[in-house]
Amino acid sequence: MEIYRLLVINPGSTSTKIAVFENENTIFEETLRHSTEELSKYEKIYDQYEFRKNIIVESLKKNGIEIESLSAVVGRGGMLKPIEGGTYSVNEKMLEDLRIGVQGQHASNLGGIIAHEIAATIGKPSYIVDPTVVDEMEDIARISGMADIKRKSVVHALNQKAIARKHASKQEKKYEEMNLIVAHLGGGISVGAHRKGRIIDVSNALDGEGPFSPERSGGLPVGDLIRLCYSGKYTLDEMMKKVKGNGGLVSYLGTNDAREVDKMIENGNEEAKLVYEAMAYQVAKEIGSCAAVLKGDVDGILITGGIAYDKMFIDWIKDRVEFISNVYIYPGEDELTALAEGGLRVLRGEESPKEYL
Ligand SMILES: Nc1ncnc2c1ncn2[C@@H]1O[C@H](COP(=O)(O)OP(=O)(O)O)[C@@H](O)[C@H]1O
Ligand SMILES: CCCC(=O)OP(=O)(O)O
Repeated sequence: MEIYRLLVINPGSTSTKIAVFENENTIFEETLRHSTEELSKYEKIYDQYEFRKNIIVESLKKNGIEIESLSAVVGRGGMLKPIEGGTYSVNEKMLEDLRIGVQGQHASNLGGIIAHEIAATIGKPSYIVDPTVVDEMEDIARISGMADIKRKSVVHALNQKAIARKHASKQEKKYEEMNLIVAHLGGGISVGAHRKGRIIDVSNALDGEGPFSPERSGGLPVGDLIRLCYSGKYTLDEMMKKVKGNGGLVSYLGTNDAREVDKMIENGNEEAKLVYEAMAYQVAKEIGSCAAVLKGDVDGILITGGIAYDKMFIDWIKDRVEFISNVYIYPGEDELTALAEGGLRVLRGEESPKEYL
């Protein structure tokens, strides 16, 4: 059997996760965490390109992984135009749209760009898999309530689908046969209603919908937001940063690290407890919304992402949603494996890579 060696790269809002796979086996994995201060130096996501690429290359060197030994590089796909799920070859059009961030600014925009840059130095292919803009929303979910504005699907698609498939397989069922609610709790939070293998509605993780998150505001009272925008106190860029980057836990407590918040609570900080519990409360409310989308026919509620390691936080959510369906916890994420599997399917010829147009 041919052995393929893949480098997979997952830039998130609070971390850059990388791994090297030999076929399905991980031979190296590292999570490089980034503090709010470290990232606040950079005005735009693209400005982080050199920083994130260099730490990846250094980490590979330090761990004795030769770039020349790779068969392909796979990156997490970012804020491209809305597209169907799958593995895509990185092409010029994609690179252009990732640099601009045609649907928004997020660290995942760097996944395809860095994958391409590293792969090109050794003449090997680069891919992205199930980007954050996978769009399976139903038309009814696209209506916002203001004719000028359309709701969009911005979701941790890679991990939500990987976890939903893993769960279905544990239940000896197919993902396509189940109705699931998946809450991904990372630097950003998305809660998706999965009906028979499709994410038919989701709280936009990036653009001010749904629960607040470690670094995002989530949905806000609209009137007050508009008045703040026109108060003359803030520029457009500053307002955007208040919603994404400096929102959520960062706004109230000055950190994007939930473990730091846990320490504050342990040390008796009542404000930290109130804010952190409010984040769980908002996640629970969004799960309730998804239950309505699925008309109460819910086979399970799956909670995943970094904060799913935190039992206190999970217990707060469970307390409010267990009446809907059983709650299953999948801490961390399966994104690196999902990226490798997407790349392997193409390298083995089981699937043709899709072309981004
Ligand atoms: N063991 C843990 N307990 C509580 N929170 C955690 C734990 N591990 C990670 N987190 C939190 O999860 C968040 C990041 O989630 P993750 O899914 O890794 O992020 P990203 O969105 O950057 O990929 C951070 O706030 C981090 O502090
Ligand atoms: C769905 C947008 C991507 C996102 O929010 O990812 P992070 O939580 O890794 O920042």
